[in-house]
Amino acid sequence: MTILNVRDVSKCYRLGRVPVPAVRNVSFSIADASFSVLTGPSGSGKTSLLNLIGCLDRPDSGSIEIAGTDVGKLAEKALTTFRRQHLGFVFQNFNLLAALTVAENIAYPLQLAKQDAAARKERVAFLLDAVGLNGKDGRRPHELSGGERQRVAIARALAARPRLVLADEPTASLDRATGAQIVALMRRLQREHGVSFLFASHDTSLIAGADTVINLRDGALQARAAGIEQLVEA
Ligand SMILES: Nc1ncnc2c1ncn2[C@@H]1O[C@H](COP(=O)(O)OP(=O)(O)OP(=O)(O)O)[C@@H](O)[C@H]1O
Repeated sequence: MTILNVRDVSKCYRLGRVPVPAVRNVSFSIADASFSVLTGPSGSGKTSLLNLIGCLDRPDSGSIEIAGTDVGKLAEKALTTFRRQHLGFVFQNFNLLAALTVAENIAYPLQLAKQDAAARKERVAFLLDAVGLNGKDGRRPHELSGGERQRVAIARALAARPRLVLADEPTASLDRATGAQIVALMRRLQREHGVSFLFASHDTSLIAGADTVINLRDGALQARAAGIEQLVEA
């Protein structure tokens, strides 16, 4: 089964009157419960494509289907609800809320989903254990190391039990050893929870461990540019 189907998606930004094509006729799909990497040189369109898949931006043309729903057909309010229910996000710079504790950061998506306090507490305890942060629930982000902050972000991304987690350069702010630990953690969580991860990354340890590698050049799938519409298996 596929969790994500991207069909002929294009996105062109405008700088004044100058068009900047960022994503060009990209088509690919990824399997349910898989670990996939979007890679390519700087400026090749990785973040633009992740933003489209994450429903943070809309394509100029083409369609994106997530868990069987064509997200282009959803109006703004329905799209926000869909994003909260089905997608999790992990960012390069963690994007934690500085004023909240670790536990409150992890619980945040559950609060948005209006889960009651007891359910939130139980889920947070489970996730703290899953990401190896037992006993650190009362700390604030500035009292944690970079690797620990990314663990909090991963727990938060998984809190509402999404089907697909999107991660933009999740190891780029970490040293090599910490980055490798974070990759191993995400791999384990992907296997244990049957969730799919899609990363934008240059990190060779991430690329080497991926089920699927999607290669972009100048906004287009590299394999497709060569006339072969296929996924490049790692
Ligand atoms: N908001 C924007 N307005 C205009 N052009 C943009 C905008 N965002 C991105 N671009 C351009 O779109 C192209 C793709 O950028 P994108 O950030 O998606 O690439 P990337 O592969 O994620 O790069 P990096 O690895 O450096 O993060 C680039 O030419 C970039 O300059």
